[in-house]
Amino acid sequence: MTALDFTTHTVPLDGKAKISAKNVNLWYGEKQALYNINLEIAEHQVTALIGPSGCGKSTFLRCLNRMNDTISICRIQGDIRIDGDDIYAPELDVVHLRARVGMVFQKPNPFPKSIFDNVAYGPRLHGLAESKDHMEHIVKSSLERAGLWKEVSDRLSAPGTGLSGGQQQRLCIARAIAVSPEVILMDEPCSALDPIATAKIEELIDELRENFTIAIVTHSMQQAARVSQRTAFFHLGVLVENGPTEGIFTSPVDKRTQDYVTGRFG
Ligand SMILES: Nc1ncnc2c1ncn2[C@@H]1O[C@H](COP(=O)(O)OP(=O)(O)OP(=O)(O)O)[C@@H](O)[C@H]1O
Repeated sequence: MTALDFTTHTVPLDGKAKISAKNVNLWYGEKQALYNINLEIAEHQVTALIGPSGCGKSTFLRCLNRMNDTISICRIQGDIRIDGDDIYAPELDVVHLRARVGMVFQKPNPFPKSIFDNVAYGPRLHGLAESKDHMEHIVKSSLERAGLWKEVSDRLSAPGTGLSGGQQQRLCIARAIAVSPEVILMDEPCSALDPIATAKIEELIDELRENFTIAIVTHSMQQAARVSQRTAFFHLGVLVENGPTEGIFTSPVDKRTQDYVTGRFG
C-alpha cells in the first residue's frame, strides 16, 4: 500500500472567507476519515466539494454545522470558524448554529405536514415571526426565493409529501431559507432528481448565492463546473486541491486532481 500524500494545493480566495477550517482531523471510531483539512469557503459564492466515493466530502460538509455530533463514534479535532466565531466552542448553541448554517439533503425530506407548515417550522422553532401576517410573509417570500411559490400558492395546506421530487427539494430549500441562514450546505441535492428538476435547482443555486454562502457536495463534475465558483477536490480524506472552479477543471496542479477530472478514477 502506498503512503498517503498529504499535500494540499490552494489558490487563495480573492474575496472574504465566510468559513475557515484549519487543521481539521476527524475519526469514526479508530478510522480516520479526514486528514488535516485547511479550507476557506468564500462568502456569496458556491463552493463545490468533489472527489471519489468515500473521500470524505460529506463528512467535511457535516462538520460545518456539527451534524457529525449526532454520530457517537465521531471525533473531530481542529478549528472551524464562521465569520470568526468558533463553531466548536463549548458554549455554542448548536440549534442556533444550525439556523445560521442550513442544510439540504440528498433525498428530499419534507416533514409529513402541509406545505405551509414545512416552511413555517423553522421560524416557529426560533420565534422569528411577530404575527400571523409576518409568518405568512416569511412563508411566501421563502417559497418565492425557492422558485416554488407559483406552483403551490393555491394549495399551501396540501401535504408537502404530495409534491413531485423536484418540487419537494425546492420545498426543502424554502424551509432552509425561511430561518434566514447565512450558509446553506447541500449534500448531493440533485441526485434523486430528473434532468429538468436538476436544471431548476442548479438555476436556483446560482440565484441564491447573492444572499447566501453555499457549499455543495456533488458527484457530477459537470454540475460542479456549472454551479460553482470554487471547487475543492478531496481524495482518501485529504484535501488535494482547491481554487477557482475553472482552474481545477482545466489546469489542475496535482496529478490526483488531473486523474479525477479526466475520468481516470472515481
Ligand atoms: N457514520 C459513519 N460511521 C462510520 N464511518 C463512516 C460514517 N460516515 C462515513 N464514514 C466513513 O468515512 C469515510 C468518508 O465518508 P463520506 O460519506 O464522508 O465520503 P463521501 O466522499 O461523501 O462519499 P460518497 O460520495 O460515497 O457519499 C468513508 O470511509 C466512510 O465509510
